[in-house]
Amino acid sequence: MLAAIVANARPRHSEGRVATYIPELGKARPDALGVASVTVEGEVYGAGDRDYPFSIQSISKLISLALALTELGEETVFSRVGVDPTPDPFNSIMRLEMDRVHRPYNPLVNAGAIAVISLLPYGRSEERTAAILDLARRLTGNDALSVNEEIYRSERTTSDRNRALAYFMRSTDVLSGDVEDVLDSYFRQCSIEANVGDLAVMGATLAAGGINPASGERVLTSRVCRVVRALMATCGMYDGSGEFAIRVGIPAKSGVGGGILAVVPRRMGIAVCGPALDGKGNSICGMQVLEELSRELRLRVL
Ligand SMILES: NC(=O)CC[C@H](N)C(=O)O
Repeated sequence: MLAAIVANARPRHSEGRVATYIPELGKARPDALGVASVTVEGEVYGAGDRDYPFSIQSISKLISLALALTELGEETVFSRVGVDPTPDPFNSIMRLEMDRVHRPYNPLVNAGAIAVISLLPYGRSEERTAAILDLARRLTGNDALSVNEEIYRSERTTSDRNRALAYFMRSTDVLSGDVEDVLDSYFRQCSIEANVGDLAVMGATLAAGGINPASGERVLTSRVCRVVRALMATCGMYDGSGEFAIRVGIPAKSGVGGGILAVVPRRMGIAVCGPALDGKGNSICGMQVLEELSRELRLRVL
């Protein structure tokens, strides 16, 4: 069934475009499409380009958010970033200035994610990145997970937008400290490379309330998982979150590398990757696969 869903969705890649504003992402194969799911009992399924490596991009925002919630608690994190959806694109600058206290709307837009990273209680970027990578490895059960250096360098040299957001936030005291150092951690986490199998384990861990079904380790508290899943459901697909909730009905987080991580609470994690994106930065084929899978397996929870 999974293979048929992938075959059915793959031709739709022609409706979208691979991201090129980070030049290295332009090298992705537009017609690549893979899906994997891991149940909370640890059963693994998959089809299509399961081994296709891609940078997790904004899916990494879930990892640094979970780390911040674990280390600092909800009160501290959400005094700095909001928890509400926004109708603006993920890298929008406008509302940051318009908001009375210049607080990012939520931790899953770029401004919010950068603000969350600046809160992490570690020294420099190297230490912060090591903590993020360590959590990423425990969530996916893949000890070899690492940063793709070409993508990292490509983003670092072309990220005027994110720099503008970060410097603006420092001017309004939303972000403190060394802006370039905070951005360095952000670029590195976005450049973590994975395949759909890795991310499906992470999804299963979030679905299981924090216990990784592959390793058996308790990685997060169930409360942190609940907060992360709620934000995925309301803000995870950016300004496409409402439409995705209607079409698919599962908490999910997308990235401009083409990945989408979906979490069916108490049942499974599902990861898809298809680098052709719609205008909102969400994978066209990935959304199609999740829609069909949700319908076939009655996965809808929203
Ligand atoms: N939506 C995304 O995946 C955006 C992440 C990307 N690294 C950026 O900052 O623009």
